[in-house]
Amino acid sequence: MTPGPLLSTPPLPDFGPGVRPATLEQVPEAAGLLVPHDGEPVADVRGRPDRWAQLTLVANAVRREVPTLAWGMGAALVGRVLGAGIRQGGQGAGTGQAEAGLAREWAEVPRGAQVETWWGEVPLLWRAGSVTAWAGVALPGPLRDAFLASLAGAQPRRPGSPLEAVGGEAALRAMLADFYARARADALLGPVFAAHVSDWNTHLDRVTAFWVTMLGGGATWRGNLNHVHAGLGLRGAHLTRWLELFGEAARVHLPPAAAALLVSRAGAMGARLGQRATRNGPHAGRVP
Ligand code: HEM
Repeated sequence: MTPGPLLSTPPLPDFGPGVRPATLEQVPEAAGLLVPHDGEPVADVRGRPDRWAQLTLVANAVRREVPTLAWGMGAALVGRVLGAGIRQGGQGAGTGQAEAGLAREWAEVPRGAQVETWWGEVPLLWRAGSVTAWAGVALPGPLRDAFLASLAGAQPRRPGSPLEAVGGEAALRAMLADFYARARADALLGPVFAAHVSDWNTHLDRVTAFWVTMLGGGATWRGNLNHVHAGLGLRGAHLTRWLELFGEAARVHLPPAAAALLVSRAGAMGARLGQRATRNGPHAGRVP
């Protein structure tokens, strides 16, 4: 998969031909986001829908951990997104602010940020998660170069986790809801579920968390699949039917490659559940 574009809010800096105007739709695919100094207000954005749109866009990028480089008023904007107080220039550090080329407004240290350089009371260079912020209006060349180099180095983060490949948690949940609707209506599987699941919302939460975890989206599910299925009286036929219906739902809801990925993962897990069944001697064919 090719790395996504390097996006920028206006004015687009002269970083080469690869930089594109940022839109909210492109944020999930972006390799990085630039938020340059634009001289526009940050603390008071009343009557400025354009500014609100930028705050939304930046918040989206930060939430998705898109590497972000911001400077000048852009740094203040990102600071605001991270919940920091915004201070007006001229306070405290006096003439030194002009000397450092500070923007008219600057952000206090956002929670969890590390300040690398102070200018008097002003956090001049700080980092928070995927954000690098420089409170001066002119971005130092080495900072720009380091950021661009880190993007090149970070490209292995694409194609991303298998979870991204299947379209994220929302896509997964919709597909699973359909799968369990099919399973409940099925003559062989339906009675097993009816006997053991009463709260379907909770079940859907748990199986969604399970698949999010299996697909590399974080350890949100903890449990033991064998223990969960022990005592349900499952036979090989249950497993076969389960996998059939799972494949049907996956193919309806997901692009072919994503469906194939999910079905192969389920098949591998089903085989492990099945192995336990065959080890069971007289109960062969039953999942314990
Ligand atoms: C690859 C095959 C399978 C996978 C990956 C799978 C996955 C899961 C997961 C993740 C849960 C929820 C675990 C939790 O609550 O934390 C679950 C529960 C359950 N599964 Fe499966 N399952 C498989 C096969 C089957 C089959 C063949 C049946 C037969 C009908 C079945 C019936 C159930 C039932 C009834 C529960 C609810 C148990 C309870 O809450 O008491 N599963 N399964």
